[in-house]
Amino acid sequence: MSTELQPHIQLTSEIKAKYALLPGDPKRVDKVKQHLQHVQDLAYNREYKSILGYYKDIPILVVSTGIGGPSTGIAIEELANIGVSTLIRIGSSGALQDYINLGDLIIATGSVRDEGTSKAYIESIFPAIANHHLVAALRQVAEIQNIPYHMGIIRSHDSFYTDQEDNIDEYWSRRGLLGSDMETSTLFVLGALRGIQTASVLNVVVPSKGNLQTGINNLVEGEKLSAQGEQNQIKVALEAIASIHNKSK
Ligand SMILES: O=P(O)(O)O[C@H]1O[C@H](CO)[C@@H](O)[C@H]1O
Ligand SMILES: O=c1cc[nH]c(=O)[nH]1
Repeated sequence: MSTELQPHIQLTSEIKAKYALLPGDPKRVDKVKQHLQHVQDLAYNREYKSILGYYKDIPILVVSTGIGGPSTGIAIEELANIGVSTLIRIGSSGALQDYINLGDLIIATGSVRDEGTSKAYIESIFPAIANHHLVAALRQVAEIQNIPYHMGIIRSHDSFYTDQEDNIDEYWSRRGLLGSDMETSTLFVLGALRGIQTASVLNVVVPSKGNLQTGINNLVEGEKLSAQGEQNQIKVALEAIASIHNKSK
């Protein structure tokens, strides 16, 4: 473990937290505050905003990764350097299946590595899979709290606006993928290579093309569902950490 100040996240091992939640959006860091006690603002450098707080007396770091693999990869490496050993992404996602609604959670069991960062580390035959203990804990919390969720494979990608996005979504939807984001596969692969436990719980903020919700609900209703999903993903991730932590004692 390094005691040095990490150049991008601007944190040191003084923090002494084993667990971290990783939203992409720095604004989501603040949404976690109300779920924690004794919250301290730590740093805000580039896309990396961080706080430390306590959930059921367990120290929890929350650090935003920014958008995409490269900035996420840097966050993972620097968090590993300061001794963080469990990382749960709390991200947002587009749905790839019509039965998945706005605000539903997707617990990713694996992710298609359609991004460049993890390939800079290791060839694409290496799988991007979540830690099964964390997946089981996330699932159990969602079940107990009656939170709508789906579990399965997603796709992590590097582009948003190419001329092929609709075709690509259609291709992966037909193969049963649940949703898409831009960071999960980098997290899973780098976590495996660095000996860190990782998981990703995503809030659906964009419905799939054929989902009637787009027509039925107005924008305000959609935003309400996504905001509820964001609260739900935070609750599920924190409770899963508490469950893992108690089992490890
Ligand atoms: O809301 P976050 O966690 O950033 O996640 C999703 O939103 C961003 C794209 O709008 C990408 O980072 C994607 O993965
Ligand atoms: O469709 C979406 C929505 C959020 N994030 C993504 O990566 N894709």
